[in-house]
Amino acid sequence: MDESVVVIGNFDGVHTGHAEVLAHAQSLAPELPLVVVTFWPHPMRVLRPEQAPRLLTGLNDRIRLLKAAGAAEVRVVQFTRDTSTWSPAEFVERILLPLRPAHVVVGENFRFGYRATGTVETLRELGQGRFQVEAMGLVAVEGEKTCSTLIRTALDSGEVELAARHLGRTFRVRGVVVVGDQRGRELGFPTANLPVPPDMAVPADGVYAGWLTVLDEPGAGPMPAAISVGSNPTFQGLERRVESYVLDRTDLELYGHQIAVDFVARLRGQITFTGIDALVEQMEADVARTRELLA
Ligand SMILES: Cc1cc2nc3c(=O)[nH]c(=O)nc-3n(C[C@H](O)[C@H](O)[C@H](O)COP(=O)(O)O)c2cc1C
Ligand SMILES: Nc1ncnc2c1ncn2[C@@H]1O[C@H](COP(=O)(O)OP(=O)(O)O)[C@@H](O)[C@H]1O
Repeated sequence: MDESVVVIGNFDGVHTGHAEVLAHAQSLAPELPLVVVTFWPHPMRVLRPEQAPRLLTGLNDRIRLLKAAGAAEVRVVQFTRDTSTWSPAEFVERILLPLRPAHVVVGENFRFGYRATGTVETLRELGQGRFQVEAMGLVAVEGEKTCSTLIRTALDSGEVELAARHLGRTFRVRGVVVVGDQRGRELGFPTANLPVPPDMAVPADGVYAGWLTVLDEPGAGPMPAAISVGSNPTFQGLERRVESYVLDRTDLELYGHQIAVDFVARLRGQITFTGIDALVEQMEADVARTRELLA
């Protein structure tokens, strides 16, 4: 392998801060390939599953977004209990040196090796005479430092607009459309239902304006949608779902299709209505707002 510039991290979400780290790394040696080293599963999922964060992106999206941000190659280190026992020196030996890095770039809060004992300083010492280490400060958007935790917290409170500003794109949920309670068509608003995956981040319960894209139909563009996240409290639903009504369409056949739902703006919280007429009236108002917001 030729020399390279290496960036290491979890990169969950591949947000604007991550993109800047990659851009800066590339600028250190534009002639060298940019290699990103990332870990899967998330180390917390392996070490403390009960505290593991809900992820902003799955592995495929992470790889795709890292490549879009300039990575020539993404090396996925399978994180296991065994990997977690490697000392910082072992980590450098086994993961970094084979990549022949001229520069290694990490975030200033980067920790690595057994019990996270390795710091930026450790990496510098281990790299002496072998590679240059650069630690980058966190990038801020509107005075707030971008990090995956901030974006998760924003989504937990439904602030999809804030999440999008830090992500550098709208937050996306993807999945395969399942059959629901078959009530949507009766109400006049058929909705494509996605189950909420237990390990992925999803915006707080509520109603949003956004876009639905059918991923397994090549060339299909995004369609404007009014999106409901929740368990249909009006009907005492139990299962939490992401339901999207594509505006002005009744002809869609989406069951079994792979779709993506992009969240643009939050409209309101879930309401437990006492009658169906009131729900339908509110849905009509949601659709009108969605139309305005996406125009
Ligand atoms: C724009 C929009 C807003 C919604 N708002 C609510 C709501 O406030 N309360 C509620 O109980 N359900 C709400 N829903 C969910 C409907 O109850 C649900 O789509 C309907 O029961 C059909 O469910 P089904 O797709 O499983 O057939 C909303 C759905 C949409 C598309
Ligand atoms: N405008 C639309 N937006 C979303 N899904 C639609 C639309 N028109 C038709 N469909 C289809 O209808 C299904 C939803 O109908 P619905 O009565 O809500 O049933 P379910 O309870 O199974 O979701 C979707 O999965 C999709 O295949």
